Amino acid sequence: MSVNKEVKRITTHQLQEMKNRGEKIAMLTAYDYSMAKIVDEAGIDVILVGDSASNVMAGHETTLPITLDQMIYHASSVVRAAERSLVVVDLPFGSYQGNSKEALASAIRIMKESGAHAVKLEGGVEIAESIGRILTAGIPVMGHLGLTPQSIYKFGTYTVRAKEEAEAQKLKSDALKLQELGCFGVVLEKIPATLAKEVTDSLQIPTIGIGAGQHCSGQVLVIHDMLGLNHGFKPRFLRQYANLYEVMNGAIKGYVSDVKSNDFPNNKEQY
Ligand SMILES: Nc1nc(=O)c2c([nH]1)NC[C@@H]1CN(c3ccc(C(=O)N[C@@H](CCC(=O)O)C(=O)O)cc3)CN21
Ligand SMILES: CC(C)C(=O)C(=O)O
Ligand SMILES: [Mg+2]
Repeated sequence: MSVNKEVKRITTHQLQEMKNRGEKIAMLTAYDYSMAKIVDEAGIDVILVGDSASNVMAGHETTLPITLDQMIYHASSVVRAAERSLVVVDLPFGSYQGNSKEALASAIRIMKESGAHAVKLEGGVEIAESIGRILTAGIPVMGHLGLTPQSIYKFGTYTVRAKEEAEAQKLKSDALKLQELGCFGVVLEKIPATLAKEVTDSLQIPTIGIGAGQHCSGQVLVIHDMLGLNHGFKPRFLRQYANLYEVMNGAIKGYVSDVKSNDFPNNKEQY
């Protein structure tokens, strides 16, 4: 393992200080060593090893199929690359909903086998006992409210959440519960910006938004989406910072063409 003594890793306490002084927190996903190295060196605060790996790495339609072993494989690769960023790992579907002992066992496996720094779980009061038990073991926990993709079949759509008053009230009380339990932050996914502002103002801990507007304490996106690698995925909340699909498609077409035409390799590219 390479440890750069010059670089100090971001801590959960620093994320709290960032919210306190009004500095926004920048978070992105990564699932492998090479990508995580680029993300870390570009100065991201938090790397999320999201269960969205199920979609973008494995090609599944939902996040449900990815396993704890697979999440640990992705997380361990990311941890080897991350020198400055805090690495947070999603507990996958089925690894924590059963009971709080199973939740703790899953969180411990992630910490022990990947070397990550924190875990993230989807849900509010329903999983309070599990979150409490994981926190008691000294493992930092990030919450996740609003659109919770592991419950997609309960809702049936990926539409914006908590537009109705009852659901908004539930989300607000869930957010307070997560803070009370000791979570160091909470992801707010696809909820109205006004509600996200209310939650962010009422909480001391930072909120990280995805499709939750400009008032959150920070933002998160899936790296493949923001780099334009996830061809055709363009929800309203996504800003695309590059079109790597076009860049890579062009490069590969050039290679195919050069091989076919016998241009590659040339005299200088052989022994
Ligand atoms: N590649 C990727 N990016 C993500 O942001 C992401 C994942 N995967 N997997 C896990 C969850 C699922 N999320 C999603 C999934 C779908 C939409 C989506 O399709 N939104 C469309 C249509 C929604 C609808 O109205 O039905 C949109 O226009 O926002 C948004 C977020 C966010 N997460
Ligand atoms: C979209 C983010 C918040 C996530 O949970 C994931 O990438 O799995
Ligand atoms: Mg996730």
